[in-house]
Amino acid sequence: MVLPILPLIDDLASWATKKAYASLVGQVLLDGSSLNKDEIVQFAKEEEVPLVALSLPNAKFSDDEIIAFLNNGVSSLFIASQDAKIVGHLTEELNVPKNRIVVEENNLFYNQFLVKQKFSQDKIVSIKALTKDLLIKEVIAEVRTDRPDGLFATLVVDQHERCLGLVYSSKESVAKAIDLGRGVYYSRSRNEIWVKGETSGNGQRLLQISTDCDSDALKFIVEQENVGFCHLETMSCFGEFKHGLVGLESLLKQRLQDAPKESYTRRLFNDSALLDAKIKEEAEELTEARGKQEISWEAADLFYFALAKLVANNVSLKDVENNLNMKHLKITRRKGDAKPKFVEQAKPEKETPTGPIHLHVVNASDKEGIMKALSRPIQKTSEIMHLVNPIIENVRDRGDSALLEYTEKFDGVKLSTPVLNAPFPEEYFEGLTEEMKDALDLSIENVRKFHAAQLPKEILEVETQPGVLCSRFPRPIEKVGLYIPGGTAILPSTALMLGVPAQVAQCKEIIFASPPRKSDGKVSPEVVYVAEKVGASKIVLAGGAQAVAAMAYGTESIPKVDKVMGPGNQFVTAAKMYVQNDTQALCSIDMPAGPSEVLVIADEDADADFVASDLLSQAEHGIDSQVILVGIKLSGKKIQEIQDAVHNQAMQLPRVDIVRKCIAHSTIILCDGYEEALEMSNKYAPEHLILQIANANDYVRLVDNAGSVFVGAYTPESCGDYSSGTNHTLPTYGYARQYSGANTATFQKFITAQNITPEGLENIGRAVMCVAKKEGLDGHRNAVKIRMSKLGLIPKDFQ
Ligand SMILES: NC(=O)c1ccc[n+]([C@@H]2O[C@H](COP(=O)([O-])OP(=O)(O)OC[C@H]3O[C@@H](n4cnc5c(N)ncnc54)[C@H](O)[C@@H]3O)[C@@H](O)[C@H]2O)c1
Ligand SMILES: N[C@H](CO)Cc1c[nH]c[nH+]1
Ligand SMILES: [Zn+2]
Repeated sequence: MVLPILPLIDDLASWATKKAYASLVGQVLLDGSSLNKDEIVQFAKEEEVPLVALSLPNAKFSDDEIIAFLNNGVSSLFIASQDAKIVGHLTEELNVPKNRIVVEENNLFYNQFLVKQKFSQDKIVSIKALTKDLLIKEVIAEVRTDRPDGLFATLVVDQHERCLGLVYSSKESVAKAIDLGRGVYYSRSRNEIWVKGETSGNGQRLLQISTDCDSDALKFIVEQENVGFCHLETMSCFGEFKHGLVGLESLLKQRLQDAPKESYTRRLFNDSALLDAKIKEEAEELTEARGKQEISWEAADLFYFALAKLVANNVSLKDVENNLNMKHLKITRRKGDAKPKFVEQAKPEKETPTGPIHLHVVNASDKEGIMKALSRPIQKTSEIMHLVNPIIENVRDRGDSALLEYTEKFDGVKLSTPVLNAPFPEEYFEGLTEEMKDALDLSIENVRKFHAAQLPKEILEVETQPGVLCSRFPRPIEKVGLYIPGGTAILPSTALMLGVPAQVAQCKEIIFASPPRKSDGKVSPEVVYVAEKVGASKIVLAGGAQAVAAMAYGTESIPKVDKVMGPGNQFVTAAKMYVQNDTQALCSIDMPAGPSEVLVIADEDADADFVASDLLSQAEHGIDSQVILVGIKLSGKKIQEIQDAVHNQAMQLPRVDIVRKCIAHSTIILCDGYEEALEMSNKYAPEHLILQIANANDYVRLVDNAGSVFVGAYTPESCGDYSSGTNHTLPTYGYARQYSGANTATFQKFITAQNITPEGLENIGRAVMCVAKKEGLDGHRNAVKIRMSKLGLIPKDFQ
C-alpha cells in the first residue's frame, strides 16, 4: 500500500524544491487544471515516481492528449464527480480500461489500478503546502502497532524490491528517516535510534516509505551503500543475492572501473562496433534456439551484451525497468510487426560459383604463409562447445524426448522411438545388393584379419626379480557405443571399421548410432547389414552431439556405454570431448576424429592425376576438411599440371561444391628436399599421409606424427578407407601427435597382476619399506614389514 497522503502537483517549481522528501510517498496527483500538456507528459516520463495520477478537468485536453498522458506514464485518471459523464467517452471511444478511471464519490477517490486505495479529499495536499513535518505527521498517524514496546516492524528492501532485512522503527526514528532521507531505525539491542551506516559506513539512501495492507508494518525502499545491509557484510541479512541480472549489472559496473586493458570486457566497453555486432549475433542465435536449455543459454548471452551496452552508456537496469513500467501503462500499442528487413524474405537463388578450383601455393621459407597453411579450418572450441553443451545437457536430463526433438530439428525426421533393436527387421535391409554384400564382406574380412592379428597371443609375464612375477592381460571394454557419421555421406565403411575390432576384442554389447535418413527415417541397409554381421544389439537412430550424449549417459531406451568411439563432424567430436571430461558420465572416448584431412608428399616424378585424385578423395568429405600437398622441388610446369588435374577431376565430381570450399583453405607447400618435406608433415601431423615419391618406403622411418601412412604411387588412401585392412578411424586436428588410430586395443583395457613369493618379498621388500618411509606412509611400510618379520626375513625390532 502507498501512504494515504497524495501530493497534488499544481506547480512544477514547488515540486522541484520539495521532491527530496515528497517523493518518499511514492505517488502524486498531477493537477490537470493547472499544468499544461507538455508539463504533464514531461513529469510522467521523467520523474521517477511509481504512481502518477492525473486529475482530468472536463474539456481541457483533446482525446490525443489524454491518450498521450496514459501512454507516457500516467497510471490513473481522477475525475471530479461533476465530470463523471465523460467516463463513457473515455472507455468506449478511447478504449481506456475501466480500472484506470477513478471517479470521485462522496469526496473519495477509490483507486483500483496498481494499488487499491481510497483517497479522501482532505488527504490530497497541494505540493506548496506539503512540509516535512506534515509528511512525518501523516506517516506516523497511519501506522499502528500491537507490540508492547510500541515499535513498528519494518521491512527493508532495495530498489529492485529485494529484501535486505527486517528491522524495527519508532515514531522518532521514522521522523528522523524522513528528515534525513536516510535509512534510520530503532535498535532494540542498544535501545536507541539507529542511523544505519553511521559506524559501519554501510548507509542507505531512503527512496520510499509504504505500509502493508493493514498498516501494521512499514516498508522502506532504500539504495544500499557499500558492502551491504547485514552486519556480517553480506548484501542482505539472509545472505548474498543470487547473481542474476542485478548482480551482473553491478559486476559490469565494477569492470567498467577496473577491467584490465587486455580483457574482453574492456574491449567491449571500448569498441562499440564490436559490442553492437555481438548483440546482433546473440539476438540471431536466440531466434534460432530451441528448447528450454538452449533458449535460456542464448537469452543469457544476449542479456549479457545488452547489459554491457547499458553500463557503457550509463543506463541502469532501473531505467530499463522504468521504461518497461511505462510501456505496461500504454493503452495503444504498436501493431507489433517487425521492420521489413527482419522479416524472412525469399532467399535469392544462390549463384553457382565458377572459377578454377586451385590450391594456394606457398614456399616453405614463408613462415607466416606456412603457419596459415598448416592451421585447420575449424571453429573455436569455445564457440562449438557453446552450441554443443546445451544439447548434451538436455539429452542427459531429458533422455529420449530430448533426443527425438534434436533429431527432428537437425535431421528433419520425426521419429516415435530413437532406437532400433536387434534382430533388425527385414524391411531395413531393402535395397542391399549382392555386389554390395560381397564388397562389405571382403572389407570386413580384411579388417578382421588385421585386427585379430593385433590380439596379444599370450599373457605378458615377466619375472622382474626371482619370486616377483608381473603380468598383463587384456579384457574387452564391456559396452561400446560406435558413432557412424551420416550427415553429408552415409558411411557403412565406418560401421565396419568400428564394429569389426569391437567384435574381435569381444566387447559384450555393441551399440551403433547414426543419423536417420530424411526420406524415411531409417539408416542405410548397408549400415544395418554391418550391424548384424558384427552382432550389434541396437542402432540408435540419431546423430551429432545428441547421439553421443545418449550413449554416454544412457536414456530410457538406450543403455549407457563405457566408451564412445567413432569419427564425426565438429559437433560429434566436441560432444565426445565433453563426455570424456564429465566424471558423471564415466565414459571414455577413442580420440578426436573430426573432419578428414590428407597430406600428400610428391616429387617431380609423381603422377599429377594420382596426386590430384588423392587430394580430392579427402576434400570431398566436407567443407571443413583440409588437404595439403607438400611438393619437393616441383617445377612450375608440374605445379600447373597438378592444379589442372585438381580442377578437371573436381569438376566431374558430384560433390564439387563441397570440394570447392575445401580447396579454398588448402595449400601446396613447396620444399627443397625430402627431409624438409617430412619435417613439414610431422609438424602438421596429418590424419593421412601419402608418399608419392621415389623410394617411398625408405622415408617411412622419418614419419613421427601421422594417423596412417600410404606408401607409394599405387597406394591410394581410399583403399585404407574401405578394404585393405587398416582402420580408417584416425586422429585429426593434429592429434596424431599423441593418439593412435582405432585398433583392437582401443576396444580393450589392460589389467596388470603380480604374484610375489617369500623369496620375491625378500628381494624387493626393503626397497618398498625404504621409499614408503620417505613418503611418510607407514601403513604401506607395515604391510611389508609385518610379513617379512613373520617370515624371519628382518629382525622383530626392524626400524
Ligand atoms: N577422422 C576420421 O577418422 C573420419 C572418418 C570418417 C569420417 N570423418 C569425418 O566425419 C565427418 C562426418 O560429418 P557429417 O556432418 O557428414 O556427419 P555427422 O554424422 O558427423 O554429423 C551429422 C550430425 O551433425 C549434427 N548437426 C548438423 N548441424 C548441426 C548444428 N548446426 N548444430 C548441432 N548439430 C548439428 C546433426 O545432428 C547431424 O545428425 C566428416 O567431416 C568426415 O570427414 C572422419
Ligand atoms: N577418409 C575417412 C576418414 O577420414 C573415412 C572414409 C569413409 N568413407 C570414405 N572415407
Ligand atoms: Zn575418406
